Amino acid sequence: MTGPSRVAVKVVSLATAGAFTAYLTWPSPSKAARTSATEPLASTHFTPATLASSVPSVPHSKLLTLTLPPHLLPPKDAFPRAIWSIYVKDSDLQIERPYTPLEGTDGLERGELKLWVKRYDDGEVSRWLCSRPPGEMLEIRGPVQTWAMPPPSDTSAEQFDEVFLISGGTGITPFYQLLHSLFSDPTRVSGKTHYTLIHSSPSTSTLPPPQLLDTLSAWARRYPRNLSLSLCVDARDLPDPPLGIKLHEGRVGSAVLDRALRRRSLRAQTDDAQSWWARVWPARSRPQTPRRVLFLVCGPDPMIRAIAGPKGVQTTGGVLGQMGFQEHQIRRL
Ligand SMILES: Cc1cc2nc3c(=O)[nH]c(=O)nc-3n(C[C@H](O)[C@H](O)[C@H](O)COP(=O)(O)OP(=O)(O)OC[C@H]3O[C@@H](n4cnc5c(N)ncnc54)[C@H](O)[C@@H]3O)c2cc1C
Repeated sequence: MTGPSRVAVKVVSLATAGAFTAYLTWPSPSKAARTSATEPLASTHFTPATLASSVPSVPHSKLLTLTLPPHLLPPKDAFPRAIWSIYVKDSDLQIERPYTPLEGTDGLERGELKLWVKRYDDGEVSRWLCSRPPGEMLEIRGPVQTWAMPPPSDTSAEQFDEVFLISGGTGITPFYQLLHSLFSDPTRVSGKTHYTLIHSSPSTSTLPPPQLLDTLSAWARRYPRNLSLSLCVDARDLPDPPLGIKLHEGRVGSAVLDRALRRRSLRAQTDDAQSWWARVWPARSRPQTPRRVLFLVCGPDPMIRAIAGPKGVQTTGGVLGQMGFQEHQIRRL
């Protein structure tokens, strides 16, 4: 490389690094929110919470428990019937990231927020958060709503017959929270909607911790009419965990989704992407099923793209697009 082009590369690299640092550290109004140790938890200000425990979980992740004293708990109905997260502030860099309390409002009512946090080696807040010792005070604010579930009594078109939750990695946390709100209390289990959780992890050793999978598996056994589970791993590096959940090898793609849809009778046996039938009558022109189906997809961007098309685009792509599902049936979290 010649002298001037080397200088140009250096200038561009420095400018990029500067812009990225500014993005991480620039005080936005939310990061600059005040801290109050007397007002209940809300999204408008930070509340001090105690890191009660920090337990190493599956590789590169921790299970954290934050606790709040009773006088900082929000009123019972203050939190939405929705998937929600809280922002945790990295007090060194003064930046915040959202994390999803696994037991949602139920946990909060006990003053407890349990988090499963993946540590990215080059990640600012996740690395900081996973390094905090138990007993330390952390600042949190929330709730921040990710997706709102229509109430069970809602008989409008918004109520769904089949909800497919498709997650990758820590993308399972919002779905665990949703399922916890539905299945942890038998009085809340409604006969109307069936949920299918399809989760994928890179390997058997990086599957979500047993604390999550065992609970999900117990709910699926107890409520087979309302909940099914399917786990996928790209590669098996450990013996399959004894969960009672079938483990498939391979990515979540057309084969896995097709199998899940057939199980719920949403695709006929002949309706196979590879069949001569699919070739002469493309999915988009086939009549839509009258059952109300919703797909929530949460995980790394490449996974979301492969399943439903990219975030922020109004046309359904990916496997679901090829199968003929439409934008109003899909939410990318
Ligand atoms: C609504 C919501 C809820 C969330 N809940 C949880 C949760 O319960 N548990 C949890 O562990 N995380 C959760 N996250 C992700 C979390 O907010 C952070 O994005 C993550 O911890 C990385 O932040 P960081 O500051 O460590 O990394 P950054 O410094 O922001 O990024 C560093 C590196 O990590 C990569 N990276 C960042 N985020 C991701 C990601 N999600 N997938 C793949 N690569 C990524 C970046 O590409 C980059 O290379 C949630 C995100 C959202 C939007």
